[in-house]
Amino acid sequence: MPNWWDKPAPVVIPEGYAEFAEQFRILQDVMTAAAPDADQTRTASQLVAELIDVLAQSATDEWSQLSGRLPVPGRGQTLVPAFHIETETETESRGTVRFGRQFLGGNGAVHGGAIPLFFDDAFGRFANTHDRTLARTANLHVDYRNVTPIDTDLAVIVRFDREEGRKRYLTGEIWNGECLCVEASGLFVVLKPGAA
Ligand SMILES: CCCCCCCC/C=C\CCCCCCCC(=O)SCCNC(=O)CCNC(=O)[C@H](O)C(C)(C)COP(=O)(O)OP(=O)(O)OC[C@H]1O[C@@H](n2cnc3c(N)ncnc32)[C@H](O)[C@@H]1OP(=O)(O)O
Repeated sequence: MPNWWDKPAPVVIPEGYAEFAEQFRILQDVMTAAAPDADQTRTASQLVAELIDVLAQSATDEWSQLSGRLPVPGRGQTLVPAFHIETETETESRGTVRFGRQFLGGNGAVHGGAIPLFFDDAFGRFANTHDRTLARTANLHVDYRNVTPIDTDLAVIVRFDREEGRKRYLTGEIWNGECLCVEASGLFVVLKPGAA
């Protein structure tokens, strides 16, 4: 079976794909924020059915899909809020995230489940790049220090703290200006030889 860490399939990201992935995020935000009437619901439903038909024409397996690939901003993984990285060293990554309306928990606050999702992806990416061997999330801890607002550009810091044998420890924060919203930490364990 191929794997994408030591034998990445040679995918070509077509022109416009990153923009399409971004539009798809916007679609999910707009859908969440809408209160369509029956006519609008019917029209939207027909258009989505057409979209499904077009995309289904290029259905492929995990190893050839474009979603999830590192070269696409936000990895084209539209389930996960996109981490826009601005600076990165081997041990620290800084950038921004903006949780759109689709990630609303209630009363303007980001859903509590979206935040560990974001950190699992941001930590997972960092734990598995910079020539590091494959590691999976063993645990993830999240402290919700203050409400994380939707539709706001938030600062993110992710750190590769240390490595002890097969264990990799990562930490991270989300800031809204001077306000610390979230602190997170995760343990990633390097897979044993032969483990998938
Ligand atoms: C997915 C990989 C992606 C690859 C990407 C390639 C490049 C692309 C780049 C970027 C994109 C990536 C973005 C997405 C990434 C998302 C990542 C995920 O969400 S992964 C899915 C969720 N996680 C699981 O499904 C794990 C399920 N669990 C397991 O498979 C095992 O439990 C595993 C591998 C975590 C550990 O099992 P053992 O048998 O290998 O390890 P043992 O020998 O038991 O433990 C080793 C050490 O770790 C500690 N340990 C293990 N689990 C622990 C835990 N839960 N808490 C504390 N310590 C733990 C143990 O106490 C031991 O420590 P002592 O060496 O004795 O000091």
